[in-house]
Amino acid sequence: MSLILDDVTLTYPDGDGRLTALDRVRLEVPSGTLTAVVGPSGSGKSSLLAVAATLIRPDSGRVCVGGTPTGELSAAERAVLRRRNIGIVFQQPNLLPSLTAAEQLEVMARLDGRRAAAGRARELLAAVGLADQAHRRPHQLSGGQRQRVNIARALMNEPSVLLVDEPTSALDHERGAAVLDLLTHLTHDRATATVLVTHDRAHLEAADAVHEMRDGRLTVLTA
Ligand SMILES: Nc1ncnc2c1ncn2[C@@H]1O[C@H](COP(=O)(O)OP(=O)(O)OP(=O)(O)O)[C@@H](O)[C@H]1O
Repeated sequence: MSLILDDVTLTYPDGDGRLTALDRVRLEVPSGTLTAVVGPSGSGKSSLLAVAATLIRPDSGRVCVGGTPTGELSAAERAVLRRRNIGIVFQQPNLLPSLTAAEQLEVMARLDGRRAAAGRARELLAAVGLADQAHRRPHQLSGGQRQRVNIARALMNEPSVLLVDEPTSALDHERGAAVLDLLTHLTHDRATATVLVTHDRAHLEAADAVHEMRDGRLTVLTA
């Protein structure tokens, strides 16, 4: 199931006027593909992710997540959609300090009222190369390992859409490349529609499509 943004405009209050953060943005990310979004600071990349995540409602246009149009949903319905259909990976992992890697994942399933989370948590930790680290707490893991737990956690509820913001900014080149490789594989294996915001040009080779954001406008660089 894909992610579709159709003619999306978002403005913020700015003094007496409004600042246009997203200007008639169109983006379609088919399931099982990764779209990278590049662009200078302040161009609207985080706003794009926030709208795609249904955290911010645009002024106009449509956002469709995994086949569900989100425009008419209440805040509570959007929260359920986010929990079930959208995985979000931010720059910093924000793991809970007192929980083991496995528990970080299990808690996501419990929030959604699901049982039998332990098996899926084990399977996902293995998929991100952390099968033997499941019992460790965040301070016992490296930066790259923490980001892997973060990615596995985002996939816990089998989202159709995966939104990733600068996942390698805290990692050295080699670990960053490994995390990118992992994201590409997971996108294909788990058929997520993945959007990756990145500053790192080295990431673009792995992408199925590359878009550039400038002053709120999104253009296709390669597809
Ligand atoms: N809550 C807000 N209120 C007002 N203006 C905002 C708000 N959030 C962002 N902006 C403005 O909207 C524009 C787009 O910001 P956004 O954070 O989406 O850019 P970005 O490309 O993600 O930048 P960076 O790469 O630095 O994170 C910027 O001009 C920013 O100052």
